[in-house]
Amino acid sequence: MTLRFGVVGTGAIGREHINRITNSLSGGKIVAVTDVNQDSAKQTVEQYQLDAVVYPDDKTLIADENVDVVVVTSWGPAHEATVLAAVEAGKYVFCEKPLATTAEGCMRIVEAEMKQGKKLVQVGFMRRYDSGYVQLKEAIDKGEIGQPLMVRAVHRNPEVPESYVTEMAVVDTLIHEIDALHWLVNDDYKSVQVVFPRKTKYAHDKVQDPQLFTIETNSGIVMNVEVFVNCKYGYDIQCEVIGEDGVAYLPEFPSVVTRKNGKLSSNILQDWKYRFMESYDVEIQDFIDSVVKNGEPQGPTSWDGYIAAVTADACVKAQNTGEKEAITLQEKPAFYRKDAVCETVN
Ligand SMILES: NC(=O)C1=CN([C@@H]2O[C@H](COP(=O)(O)OP(=O)(O)OC[C@H]3O[C@@H](n4cnc5c(N)ncnc54)[C@H](O)[C@@H]3O)[C@@H](O)[C@H]2O)C=CC1
Ligand SMILES: O=C1[C@@H](O)[C@H](O)[C@@H](O)[C@H](O)[C@H]1O
Repeated sequence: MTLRFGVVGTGAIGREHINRITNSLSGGKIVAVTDVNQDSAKQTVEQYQLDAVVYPDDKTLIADENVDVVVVTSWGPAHEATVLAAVEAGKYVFCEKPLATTAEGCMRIVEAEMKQGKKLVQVGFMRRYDSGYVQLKEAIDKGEIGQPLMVRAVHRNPEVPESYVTEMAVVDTLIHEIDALHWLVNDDYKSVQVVFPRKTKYAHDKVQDPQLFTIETNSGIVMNVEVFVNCKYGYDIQCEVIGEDGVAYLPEFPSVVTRKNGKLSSNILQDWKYRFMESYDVEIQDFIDSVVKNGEPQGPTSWDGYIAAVTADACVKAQNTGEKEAITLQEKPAFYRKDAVCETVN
């Protein structure tokens, strides 16, 4: 069976996903595209020589009965409306982060999905598919470092455009750690506090950079996460989990090490695209395979999108107040518990 994909948003990552579904992965085909910039949608069809219809908007694309899966790669604020419409039409959805820009928006999606009686949505939190994070999680789950006590994580980008403002350090950048870290240690978040160190001279007026987030979990694990988006030297993702019996590190992205002219050196990546290239492939192949085999995706759910949104809201509040802010989640519905037998909720 080949899953037929319709893509909403043919910008940077939309095209990346179109390329991988068309040229690298198996079991999927692009049959429809749309973008508010119709020229972009048409150029994409030409660029990848797709046999796909260009629709004027998401509604008409979703209504196409040849579309099994809607890929949402438009701008964050547009995600909720498209995901809701697709879910209400009973279509599968692969949505890039964020699922919606508010916790209420994510909850509307959660409720719409539960009404359909089966999981339809996967959120593009690709770190859960990165082999380094998978190994780190395995080490923690096997008890190799004992109970986790602390986490130190770093998310550095070489630079950001002027459109990137202080809040985006949370909703655009930290959001990946927000998803990955609670998954890594199997815990929920309790509170967050933010500190702004001295601002780098390379940051634009509207962004406070760097930022330090201290996030506490229900069991008392303290996570210190640095976001530094004008670090200049490269794209650098680090994660260290300190446990009662030892410390586990996220492996460095592999790069040849040279010894030359009195120096030991290796390269640092310059762009996020290359760091997670393989994880994007693995996540979307897993999405295709699980929908085909089990009738539902098995990756990060709408509930994970909701957790990320609630946590992001608290982080943004903490940026503004300087205080420790509570992270309060609603109770997880049985529908989203792995071991639950999913029943239709009407
Ligand atoms: N998982 C990851 O590592 C990454 C995820 N993203 C997420 O993917 C999404 C897209 O990001 P980029 O591709 O970098 O942005 P982009 O700006 O390159 O592309 C977005 C495209 O969506 C189109 N668009 C906006 N609103 C629309 C609507 N209502 N209907 C149809 N098309 C619409 C725009 O015209 C544009 O072509 C964002 O939510 C971003 O946070 C982006 C980069 C990496
Ligand atoms: O998702 C991403 C971008 O949208 C974001 O702007 C970057 O900071 C992240 O490193 C990247 O993974």
